[in-house]
Amino acid sequence: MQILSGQQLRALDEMTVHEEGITSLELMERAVTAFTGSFCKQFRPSSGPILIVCGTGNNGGDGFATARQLHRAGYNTHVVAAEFGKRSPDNQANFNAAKRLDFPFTLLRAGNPFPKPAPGVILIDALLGTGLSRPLEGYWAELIERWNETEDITRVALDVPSGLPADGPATGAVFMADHTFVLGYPKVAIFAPENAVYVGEMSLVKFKLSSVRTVLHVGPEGDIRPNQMLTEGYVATLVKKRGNSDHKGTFGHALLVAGSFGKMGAAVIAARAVLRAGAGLVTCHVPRSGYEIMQISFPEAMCTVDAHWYQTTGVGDLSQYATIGIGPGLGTEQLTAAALRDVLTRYAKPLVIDADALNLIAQSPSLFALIPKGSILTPHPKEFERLFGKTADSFARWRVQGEAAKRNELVILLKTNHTTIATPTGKIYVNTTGNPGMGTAGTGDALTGILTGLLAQGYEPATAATLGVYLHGLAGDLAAEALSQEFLLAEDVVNHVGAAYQELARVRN
Ligand SMILES: NC(=O)C1=CN([C@@H]2O[C@H](COP(=O)(O)OP(=O)(O)OC[C@H]3O[C@@H](n4cnc5c(N)ncnc54)[C@H](O)[C@@H]3O)[C@@H](O)[C@H]2O)[C@H](O)CC1
Ligand SMILES: [K+]
Repeated sequence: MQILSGQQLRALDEMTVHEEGITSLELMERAVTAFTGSFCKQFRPSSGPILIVCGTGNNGGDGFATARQLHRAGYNTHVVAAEFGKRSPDNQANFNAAKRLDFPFTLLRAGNPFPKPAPGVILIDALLGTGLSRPLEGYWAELIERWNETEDITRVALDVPSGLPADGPATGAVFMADHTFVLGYPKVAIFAPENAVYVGEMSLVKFKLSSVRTVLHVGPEGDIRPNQMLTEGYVATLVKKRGNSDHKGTFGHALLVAGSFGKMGAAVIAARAVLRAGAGLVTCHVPRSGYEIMQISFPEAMCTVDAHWYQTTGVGDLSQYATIGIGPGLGTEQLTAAALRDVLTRYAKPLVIDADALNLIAQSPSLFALIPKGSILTPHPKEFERLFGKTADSFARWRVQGEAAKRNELVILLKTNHTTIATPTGKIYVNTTGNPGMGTAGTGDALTGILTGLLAQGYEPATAATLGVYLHGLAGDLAAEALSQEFLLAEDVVNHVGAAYQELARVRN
């Protein structure tokens, strides 16, 4: 699903009004009806009294309309109308309609005593939406901050948490929502890791709008930011069907170059993930000390053994492998750097580069130019910084990520709570699966294995990366559901890749 900028969202509203011949007030009612439909599934009238704080723009207009609809649906509703500017026409219309109804309605001006939500209140923030034009200041910033500190209430943001710009970094006070109901299309700021604390749990509220294609040209040329949100429906279409006559040769033979003395676990986890993702065969190149560990831990893998006892110093013939995964637990010794240089020089097909292989490239930047086109790089933020330098915030980092992917014709991941996947064609996908339970040793190695397993099966690199990242997060979600986030080990994630495939198959059929 497309991620739209604030400007594109405004254009889409106008296009919808124009194409359907409806008024903007009717569109607002449509958006709010979809929102309350979604809200009422999660919060019942018995969940607690509702306090809706409404601003003077269309986000506030949505708030007044929400109050009217929730009141009619039997919710105990109270409205606070913040008066900090001139009301938009649709705001005024819904303000008037709400005022006529029989529920508490308070006007709030700067300087008034701060309203204090009682314990148990569900506070709906409709103060500011995508029309934010400057940071929140003074009285209104303090109001938001007080509410952020209030305990025993549930904070719900309508469309975006107030104070959070749709397309850039936040600089002032921002409402800290437990739950954000995003209207229509996702906005990019929601996915910045530094904004997770404001957004809370996210629900996307869908309603009928014109085709997004009509507004994709809107906005500055060369705007580099995440532009696609991965959905289950889309990812499910990426999975290849298997034929009855397919065999292990069809599904590819992957080479995994991983592990060193004391870090053989990374190689074992990654090797398992290669086969669990569906590759036909995996060979692991390991140092001598890792040979028995590998064979005993994972008998399904074949091994080639390095001349060195503790680390990888040279990999033999590469011609038989459909792809290579290199990096987990590899170590950063100079002899290993030479082995990496040799692999990158001799191998021409896309491969997966992770962990210590990325650190080695950061240490010897001349290695970067040797990476075969179409390869998948999987840095986490620290590795990303070592490779591409420091950036001020997620927005700057996404730009660097997107530019590097395009310029070097690589698929570059940035592993965060919303992993982004930048492709050579300028698309930047945001992942929506995964959970904090996956912040445990070895889950990155599992991802490398999954991606290698998908490349081995002949998936195009961008497809392997989007499917692999989604599948890995989904497996983690299913594992956490079954076992709890606290309990989760990387091997649980790998063991749930099957259930994740089954869920994708269910969605597709
Ligand atoms: N298709 C949809 O998703 C629909 C979404 N809708 C809602 O409309 C808002 C956007 O409305 P807009 O009027 O453009 O902006 P806001 O309500 O966010 O407020 C703008 C208003 O506030 C002033 N302002 C801006 N920044 C500040 C500030 N820091 N301090 C004080 N005042 C500020 C600005 O000057 C304007 O007057 C979107 O989020 C959805 O909620 C529609 O309902 C239609 C369908
Ligand atoms: K809001």
